[in-house]
Amino acid sequence: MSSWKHLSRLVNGLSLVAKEIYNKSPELQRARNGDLEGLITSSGKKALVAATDLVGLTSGKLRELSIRRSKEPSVVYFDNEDNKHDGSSHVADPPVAPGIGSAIAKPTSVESNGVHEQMVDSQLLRSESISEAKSSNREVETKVSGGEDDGNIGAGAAVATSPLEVAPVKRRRPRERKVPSTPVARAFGFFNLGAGLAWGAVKESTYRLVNGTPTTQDNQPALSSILSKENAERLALGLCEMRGAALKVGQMLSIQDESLVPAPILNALEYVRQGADVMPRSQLNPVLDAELGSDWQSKLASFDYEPLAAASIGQVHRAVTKDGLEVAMKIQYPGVANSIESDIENVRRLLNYTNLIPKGLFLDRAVKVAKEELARECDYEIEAVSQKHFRELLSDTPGFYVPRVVDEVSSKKVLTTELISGIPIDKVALLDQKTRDYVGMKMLELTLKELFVFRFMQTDPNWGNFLYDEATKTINLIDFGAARDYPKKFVDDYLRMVMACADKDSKGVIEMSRRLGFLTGDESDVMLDAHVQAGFIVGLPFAEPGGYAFRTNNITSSISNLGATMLKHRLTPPPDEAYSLHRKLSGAFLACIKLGATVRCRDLLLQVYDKYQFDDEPQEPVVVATTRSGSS
Ligand SMILES: Nc1ncnc2c1ncn2[C@@H]1O[C@H](COP(=O)(O)OP(=O)(O)OP(=O)(O)O)[C@@H](O)[C@H]1O
Repeated sequence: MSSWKHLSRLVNGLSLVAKEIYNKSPELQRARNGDLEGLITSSGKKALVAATDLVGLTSGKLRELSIRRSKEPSVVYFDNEDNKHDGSSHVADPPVAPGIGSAIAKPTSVESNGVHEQMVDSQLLRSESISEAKSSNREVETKVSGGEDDGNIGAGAAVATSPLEVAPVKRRRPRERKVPSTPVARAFGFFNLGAGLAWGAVKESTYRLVNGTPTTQDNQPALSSILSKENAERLALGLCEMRGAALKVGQMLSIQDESLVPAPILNALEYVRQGADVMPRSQLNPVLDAELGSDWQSKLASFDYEPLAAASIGQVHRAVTKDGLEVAMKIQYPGVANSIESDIENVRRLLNYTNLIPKGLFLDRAVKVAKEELARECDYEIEAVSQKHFRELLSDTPGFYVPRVVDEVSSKKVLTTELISGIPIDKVALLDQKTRDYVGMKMLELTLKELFVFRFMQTDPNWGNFLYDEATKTINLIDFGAARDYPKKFVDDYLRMVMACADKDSKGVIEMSRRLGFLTGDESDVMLDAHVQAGFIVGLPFAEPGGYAFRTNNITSSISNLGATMLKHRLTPPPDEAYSLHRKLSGAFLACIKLGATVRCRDLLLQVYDKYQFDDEPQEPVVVATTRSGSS
């Protein structure tokens, strides 16, 4: 692709973004109405800052990304009725919830804003288990190998601690960056990113003109110059800075298969799974004031300003309530809830521009579903209700724990829950086989129960949402933002379809797929065959009694091969329920593959099936194999 073409795309892109800025900006609207003075004073500064950012990008380098490591201790202790101290330099032990913190540092006393605070270095305060949860969240191993440390992405050659984990990894260190929170700032953010990508493409094209098109390791010509490695990293880091819906879409892309998203892009997108940039105190405090009232400190004994995790929509901080309970406070980034619509449209534009969207993805439908899901995820009051519901549903199921919600310190944009500990699923992969089998079995048991017993499912399969506590053999569950229920009729037919897949009953698979809306009935034989084969592959773990070894059977690559055919020949997008459901189901399978677990899947399915009450019979009875003898 020629440099000219990229330049013209750049111009087109800029005009689109300019239009977006114009439409979204109240200041520019005011200017249109004649209030030019207001425009200059309110937007001038922002424009200047963004313009200088642009200069940084157009110099052809990724911006110098600072890692501001504050020397300031991060835990603040609040003086209140229940936590009195004399204000002198005398130090007192900070309050600790039972069973969590053990390595406690002595706090030192400082005066700030009239509030007497005690501060302590959070590094010392942090307990082992929590720091494990934190680091695993931040330092998710990535497939990106080699590469130099550019001061932003720390190169960490992972030392294999298990025969299962040998890939060298590159870790991304968290950066402190203000969240672009106004429509103008977000539009400029995308503008910067688009301009950076365009410039990266121009550079790459020029390089190829001079040096020829490079080839990949397997001797294939490299991807188009817009999809260069540098650009892919630029895209990933840009999304980490934008946060919100933009990052969420990046995260969704990052768990796609190589048949959908090219491998170099997937590698770079791994960065987006390691967490977002961190918002500074200057942005955090106003959110807390606005959401919990300016006296929010009075509800807490201490608050740790160093985040446990920086997720896509909010950042999570450790705190201790007045009655000594250690909690995790998820605090939403400002502006992200109001920018879902425009963020997704802007990311869509960027992806179109980079040709990253495969044909046949029925993106409009996926985008519509993503917008609805994200709007719900931004409402932490809904998440609190879902979390409480899950806590109740799972109260009788051994091996799972859902932390309490602390209502007094929660709101629409702040969610406070009991702090839990444990290691995420990918780290469980380093434990012994018996443990991995057990955790794999529990993950599948949970998934089947959620869909076929509760009809209420937490649909975000992120490994960090399942924290395994080895001491109690319990999986602690977090993040219920994407929880949703499924209609009984849908679940009835879905269970019949799963049984048909497990029993290799092609007639049943096709019939149920039509009833569920996966097929229209007008599909070609090629499509029907690919669809049925894909169903059989997914049904494989449930096909035979006895243990199914996930690692030795390569489900994902078999599915990928069929995926391309299905994308080409399918006539209808999947039903809305399928987006979240299949994300969750594939997440459960991927977790078992990652764990290398052997699980008696058919037994688990039959336990559910045997007790299931169908509301109605399908019009044409589904032929299912008579051998249900999986429970041997
Ligand atoms: N109760 C808790 N106890 C311990 N750690 C927690 C707790 N809640 C959240 N965390 C930490 O914060 C991270 C992000 O929290 P959560 O997944 O709820 O946020 P999110 O915005 O929904 O994230 P995502 O971007 O994955 O959707 C978790 O992966 C975990 O490391």
